[in-house]
Amino acid sequence: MTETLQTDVIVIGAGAVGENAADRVVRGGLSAILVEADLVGGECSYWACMPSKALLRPGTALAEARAVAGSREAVTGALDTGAVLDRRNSFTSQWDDAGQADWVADAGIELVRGWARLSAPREVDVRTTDSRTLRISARHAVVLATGSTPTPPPLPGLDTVDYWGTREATSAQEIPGRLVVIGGGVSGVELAQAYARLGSAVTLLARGPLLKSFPEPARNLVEQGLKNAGVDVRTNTSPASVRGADDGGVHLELEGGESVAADKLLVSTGRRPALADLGLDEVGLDPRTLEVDDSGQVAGVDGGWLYAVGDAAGKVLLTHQGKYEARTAGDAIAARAAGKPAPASAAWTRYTATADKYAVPQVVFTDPELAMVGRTVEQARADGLNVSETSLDIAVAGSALYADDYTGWAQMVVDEDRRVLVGVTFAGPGVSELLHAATIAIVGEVPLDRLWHAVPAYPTISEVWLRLLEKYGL
Ligand SMILES: Cc1cc2nc3c(=O)[nH]c(=O)nc-3n(C[C@H](O)[C@H](O)[C@H](O)COP(=O)(O)OP(=O)(O)OC[C@H]3O[C@@H](n4cnc5c(N)ncnc54)[C@H](O)[C@@H]3O)c2cc1C
Ligand SMILES: NC(=O)c1ccc[n+]([C@@H]2O[C@H](COP(=O)([O-])OP(=O)(O)OC[C@H]3O[C@@H](n4cnc5c(N)ncnc54)[C@H](O)[C@@H]3O)[C@@H](O)[C@H]2O)c1
Repeated sequence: MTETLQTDVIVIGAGAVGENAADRVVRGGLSAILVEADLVGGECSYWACMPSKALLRPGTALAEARAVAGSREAVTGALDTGAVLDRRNSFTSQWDDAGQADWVADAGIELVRGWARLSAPREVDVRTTDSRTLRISARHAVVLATGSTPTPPPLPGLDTVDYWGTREATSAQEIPGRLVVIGGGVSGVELAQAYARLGSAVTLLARGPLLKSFPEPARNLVEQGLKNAGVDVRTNTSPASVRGADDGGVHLELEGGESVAADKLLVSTGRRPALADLGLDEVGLDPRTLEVDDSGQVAGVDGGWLYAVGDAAGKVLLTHQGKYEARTAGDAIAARAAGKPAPASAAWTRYTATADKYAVPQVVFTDPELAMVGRTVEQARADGLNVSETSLDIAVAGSALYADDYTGWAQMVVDEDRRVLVGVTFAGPGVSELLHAATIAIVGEVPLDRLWHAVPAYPTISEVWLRLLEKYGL
C-alpha cells in the first residue's frame, strides 16, 4: 500500500548541498522533506572532502615540521599510519550519520530514508529503506541535490579487475604496497600524494599535464611536490589495457609499450551529475541536457517547480559552491512561494548564484597547496576581457619564516578596463588561507587603487599582495 505525504518542498539527496537547500526553505517559513538513499551528509562527509583532507593533513604537518631548522631535529619518526587512519575514521564519524540526522531534525526538516523518483509534476515516489512505498507531493518545489557519479574510462579490461574509485580510496583501512592512479585531476593528485606519504609506492598516470585547468607555474610546483613525496608522476601517459595479476594485484599496459604493476588501481577520471533513475523522463526532461538557471531553476518545466543544485546541477563540482547554490535556490523558492519577485537574470542578488561564473575559489590540498579563485588569463580573454597578468615567486619575510627554502608562486589577473582583479592564484605551503582575501577582492570588485590601502600584516605570507601590486605598477 502506498502512503501519502504532503509538504511545501521536497529535496532529493541529503548531501551537504541538499541539507543546505532544505535548511534554507525552512528558514524561509516553508516545510521540507529531505529524501536520502544512503548516508545523510553525502559524499563530502564520508568519501570525499573530509576523509581525503584527513589523509593528507598529517603528511603535510610532518613535512612542515621538517621544513624548519629547530623543529626538523625534533622529528625523528615517520607517520603513524594507524593513527592517521583512526583520525580519518573519526572525521567520517565511522561512516555513521546519526549526528547529521540529528542536525536535520533540529533544523525542522523531515527526513525520509529511501530512493526517490519523480512520478509526476511536483510529485515524488520513494522506495524507503524499510521497503515501504511513499508518494510525496510538494506544494511549491522539488529540488534535485543528488550529487554526481564517477565516470570510469573506457579502458579494456577494467571491468575484469577489482579497482578502487575515490570512495574506496578515501575509506580504505589498509595502505597498499603499490598503488597506480589513473587521472591527473584534483582527486588523483591529492590521493596520490596522501598514499605516497602513507607508505605506498605510487605511480600516477595523467593523459595530459596534471591539473590542466590551473596556471602552469602553479601546477608545476604541485607536480614537484608529488615527486618529492616519492610519486612516480607520468604525464602525457595513458593506459592501453589492464588485467588482474597472478599475485592478486593489477597489471597495466601503457600506450607507449611500457607496463606498470600494482597491488591496487585507483581510477579517478572525473564525475558527472547523478540524474539517472530519477524519473526525469516522467516529467518530459532529458537528464543529458538539463539546463539550470542562476537561481537553480530547471528550464522547460511548466510552473517552474523543479530545481537542481550542487553536483547534480553540473556547474561547479565543489561542496562550498554547491552549498551556495543551495542557499540561493532555497531563498528563491521561499520568495517565489510568498509571491515575491526573485528574477534569475539579475546578477549578485540573494536569489542568484552569480559567483559560480566569476569567483569560484578552489584549493588543491597537496603539499604545496594550490589555491585559485576567478579566471585564468586564458579564461578571461575567452570571455572578451582586456586583461593583464602579474606574477612572481612568493619570497617575503613571512614565507621565509614559514619554511626554510620556501618555494611559492603568485599571480593576479587584472581587468584593465575596470582596474579590478578577475583572477588570483597562489601555490606554496600554507597558501590556502590566503585565498579568501582574493575572493573578497574579486566579488567586491575592489579597485586596485583602493586595494593598495589593504596593508598586509608583517611578517605574513600575505605580504605577497604588496609585492604583486608593486610589480603591477602601484
Ligand atoms: C575525492 C574527492 C575529494 C573532494 N574534495 C573536495 C574538497 O576538498 N572540497 C570541495 O569543495 N569539494 C570536494 N570534492 C567535491 C565534493 O565532494 C562534491 O562537490 C560534493 O560532495 C557535492 O555535494 P552534493 O550534496 O551535491 O552531492 P553528494 O554529496 O553526492 O550528495 C548527494 C546525495 O544524494 C543521494 N541521492 C542521490 N540520488 C538519490 C535518490 N534518487 N534518492 C535519494 N537520495 C539520493 C546520495 O545518496 C547522496 O547522499 C571532492 C570530491 C571527491 C570525489
Ligand atoms: N580539493 C578539492 O576541492 C577537490 C578534491 C577532489 C575533487 N574535487 C572535485 O571533484 C570533482 C571530481 O574530481 P576528479 O579529480 O575525479 O575529476 P577531474 O575532472 O578534476 O579530473 C579528472 C581527470 O581525469 C582525466 N581523465 C578523464 N578521462 C580520462 C581517461 N579516459 N583516461 C585518462 N584520464 C582521464 C582528466 O583529464 C582529468 O585530469 C572535480 O570537479 C573536482 O574539482 C575537488
